[in-house]
Order: sequence, then structure tokens, then C-alpha cells
Amino acid sequence: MDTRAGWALHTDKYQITMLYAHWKNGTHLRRKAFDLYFRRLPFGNGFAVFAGLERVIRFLENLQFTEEDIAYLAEQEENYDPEFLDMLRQWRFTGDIYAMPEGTVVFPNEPLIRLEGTIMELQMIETALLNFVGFQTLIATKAARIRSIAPDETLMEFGTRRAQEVDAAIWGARAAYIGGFDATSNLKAGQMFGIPTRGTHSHAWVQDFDTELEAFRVFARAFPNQSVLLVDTYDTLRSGVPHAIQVGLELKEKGYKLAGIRLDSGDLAYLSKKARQMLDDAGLTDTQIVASSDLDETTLLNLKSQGARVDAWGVGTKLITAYDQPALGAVYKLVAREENGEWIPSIKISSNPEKVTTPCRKDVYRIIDQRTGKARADLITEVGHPPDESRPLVLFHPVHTYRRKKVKHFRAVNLLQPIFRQGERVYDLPSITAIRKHYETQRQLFWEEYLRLLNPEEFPVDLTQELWDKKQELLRKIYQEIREENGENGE
Ligand SMILES: Nc1ncnc2c1ncn2[C@@H]1O[C@H](COP(=O)(O)OP(=O)(O)OP(=O)(O)O)[C@@H](O)[C@H]1O
Ligand SMILES: O=P(O)(O)OC[C@H]1O[C@H](OP(=O)(O)OP(=O)(O)O)[C@H](O)[C@@H]1O
Ligand SMILES: O=C(O)c1cccnc1
Repeated sequence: MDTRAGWALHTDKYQITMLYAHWKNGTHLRRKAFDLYFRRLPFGNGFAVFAGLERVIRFLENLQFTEEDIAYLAEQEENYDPEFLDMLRQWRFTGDIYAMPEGTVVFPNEPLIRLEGTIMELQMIETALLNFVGFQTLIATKAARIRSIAPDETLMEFGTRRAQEVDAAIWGARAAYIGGFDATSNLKAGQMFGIPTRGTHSHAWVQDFDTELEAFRVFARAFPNQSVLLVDTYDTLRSGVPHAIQVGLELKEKGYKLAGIRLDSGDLAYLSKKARQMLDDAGLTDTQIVASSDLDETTLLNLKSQGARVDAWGVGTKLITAYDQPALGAVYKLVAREENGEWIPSIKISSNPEKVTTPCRKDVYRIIDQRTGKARADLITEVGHPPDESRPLVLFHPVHTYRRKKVKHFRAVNLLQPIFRQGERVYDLPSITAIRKHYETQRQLFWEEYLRLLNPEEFPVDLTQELWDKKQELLRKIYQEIREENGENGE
């Protein structure tokens, strides 16, 4: 999808329906603040890798209703007043946005994006923002899990053919790169984002020739130093690897090098060890082994524990579709309303305490221990109330409040950066390489306990005492009002 223009209707119908009712009521320009965040970490991971901001920015910069959009809306809903449609015609995004940079290590219940603007514009963009950030964060996180199992090998994203259509393939390839993959097989993603592209050849290439040996020779002639030959079309150890070795030796004689072989089925641990031995015995010690076939972090971990001799992994379906958890479940919640120039906190209550929102316009500070250089917690504060670095900080769990700790020498880094001010972008988009590097640097801030794949420790995301008190006060007030309305006082 091209986000340059014509995507204002990439929203749920109810957003425009509510907007019309607001407009009729004269309340569509009232200012509100929303938070975008997620409630639970995906894949049982201890953190997520934030991605999707670049697309959010491009979407907002180009957001406007085209004449076709207006005509379509008029056709959809006979109630719409022509003046309302005219207002939409003129409309541009004029809000303020603060967001974490892409590649930031993030946790549940902390705002990844804070938005301030008219109710009209903030409701209108909700759906698209959740759509972009939810998917890209999910894939970047999945990629990070896979990378953590293979810190030294090359990781190639091969998922396009199995992705949920074009956008998932393209933006998924970008998210995988942010999460630590080295390359994608998708040339369009390479062209759009400057991601390195890599690839081998298919089974069809081999089947297209009378013999496997001929197929390998023809391919190697075209790419004398870059050939990675797929060796499992007929019989990996009795045909594929011996033929690849034969071609490798022919290349060597001419001063070239067989770059690699690819294993795509069977027991990848056993086959890679055998193939490595055969290649080494033939003197092709530089020829690498690539493996693919329904891989994910669990298979990779297993294969490595079995001593698989693989230099590069091609990962498709299970990465690009976030196979084991296909949605992040990001949410977008109203946290404050502006009245007479003052922000009034707002809360959404739920019978599930996890789902009770935290009111107020908020910042998120990463509290970093000066002595170890490691993150101790993320602290959510009210905007304009940063933690005082000159005094010890008492942190406590927002639900199990008896769980407390004191942090003495710390640095507090504000994670939410200004992105738009009154609709104008004030943020320079970092390069994809800088984003990927940012994630690597972020990882260094965390102890291993938070990074491990299985049963990681829960990283603390705390509220300041002040904010926690405000939330409790608001809860008390709302329940008091409900009791009064129901004549239950004194019971
Ligand atoms: N040694 C191993 N230990 C654990 N899992 C493995 C090992 N070798 C391969 N696997 C995984 O087992 C699965 C094997 O899949 P499956 O049996 O469906 O097909 P295949 O061997 O790839 O053959 P084909 O593609 O021809 O159907 C893949 O997910 C692969 O990554
Ligand atoms: O298994 P994934 O993680 O999804 O990785 C991508 C898969 O796509 C290709 O298979 P496909 O059968 O589509 O084509 P091929 O004939 O080139 O192997 C490739 O050989 C991998 O097996
Ligand atoms: O280049 C490859 O080997 C490749 C690319 C996409 C999917 N499967 C394999």
C-alpha cells in the first residue's frame, strides 16, 4: 500500500460515524489525549521491539480525504450533511504526537505513542495506527527472538510467499531487519528501505534440467562466486552434496569459490553435520551451509543443541506470519480531556484490573543504574513531572504495591520523543541502519534475565506515587458517584 494519499478511509466505519455525531453536536474539536500501548507481551517474550513509527509518520503527513473518498462517504450514509463533507475535504492532521523511536525495547502498559489533538482527528487515525504498530512490533519481536538464538549466523527473511499479502511481506521484511535479520529475499522491500537482499535458487531450477549436475553447473557458470546450490531435490547426501562438491571443485580449479549449499528438508542437524564433513574432506572448507524449512526460534535452538553445522538460516512462514501469535493486541485509550485549557484525567474501568487504564498525559522514563549501566525499571510519570535524578527513587509494583525498591544513582531517559507539533513533523526519520543499531544498543541495557526466551523475568513498569495516587483517587471518585446514583451510600 502506498501511504502517500487516499488512505483517509483506512479506518473503521464507527470512527467516522462518531465523528459525524460529534460534529452535529459541535464537539468534534474538543481536545483529548490518547495512549497507544499493548497489554501483554507476545510469544512469552520478556520484551517487545517497537516498530511501525515510520509508516505512522508517512501516513499522517499525507492524510487527507480525496474527492473520491468524499463521494464514497456521501453514498454510504444519507444522513451526512454536505457541510460535514466539506469540513472533511479541508481537514488535515494538526495534532501533537510523541513516540518511542523504532527499535526501542518496550514493555506492556507503557505508552508507545502519546497523541494530543481534537477528538475528531485522534479517533479517525486510531485504526490505522493500531494496524501499523501492532503488526510491525510483532514481527520485529519475533525476529529478535530468532536472532537471540543465532547471534553469529546470517539470518535471511524468506517469508513473502507465505505472508498475509503484500503489506505484511514488505513491512514485515523491514520489521524483521529491525529485529536483527541481516537480509530479505524481497527485492521490493530492499528497494523501498535499503535492506540488503539475498537468495539462493529453487527446486524448480534443478528439475528444469536433465540432471542435477547440469543444473548446478549452469547456475555456477552464471554466478561463479555467489552460487548457493540447493542440494535436497533428489537425495541430499547421495546426490545433491556430491554434485555440489563436484561443481565446487570445478569452480576452484578456475579460481572461483562455491559460496554455499542449501538444505531444505530432512534432518537438518544430521544432514548439516554430514555435509560439512563431506565439504571439508573435499577441501571446500569455505563453502557455507544454509538451512531452511519451517524454522523458528524453537527449531533453531534444537538444531543448535544437536550440533547442527549451519552458517546461515532462511526463515519464512513462521516469522512473517507471527505463526504462534498472530496479533499483538495493541490498544488506544483516551487518557485526558482538555477543558478550559486544562487537562482533566480520564479513566476506563474494567472488572479485569489489568484492563483499567492509567489516566493523565504521561511520559515514560527508563531508569538506568549509573553503576551497572543497566535498566532497573520504566517509570511512567505525568507529563512535566520528571523523576528527580539527584534523590533516591522509590519504585513500587503498581498492583502488588508492597514490592518496593530504592534506586540511588540513576539516569532517567525520557523515551517519548516529539514527532509532530500542531501537525508539523519535528522529528528526522532515522535510517533503517540506525534503527537496527538502536535496537542492538537498547538490548545492552537489559540483564539476561529479561532477555531469555523461556520464562523471562518481568521487567518492572511502574507509576510514580503521584500518578498512582491520581489513578486511585479517580477510581474512588467514580465508584462513589455510581453508589450515589444508585442510592447505595452508607451501605
Ligand atoms: N534435527 C532436527 N531436529 C528438530 N527439528 C528438525 C530437525 N531437522 C528438521 N527439523 C524440522 O522438522 C520439520 C520437518 O518438516 P517436515 O517433516 O514436514 O518436512 P521436511 O523434512 O522439510 O520435508 P518436505 O519439505 O519434503 O516435506 C521442519 O520444521 C524442520 O525445520
Ligand atoms: O519454510 P519457510 O520458513 O516458510 O521458508 C521458505 C520456504 O519457501 C521455499 O519453499 P517452497 O517450497 O515455496 O519453494 P522451493 O521449491 O524453492 O523450495 C524455501 O525452500 C523454504 O522452504
Ligand atoms: O532465496 C531463497 O533460497 C528463497 C527465497 C524465498 C523463499 N525460499 C527460498
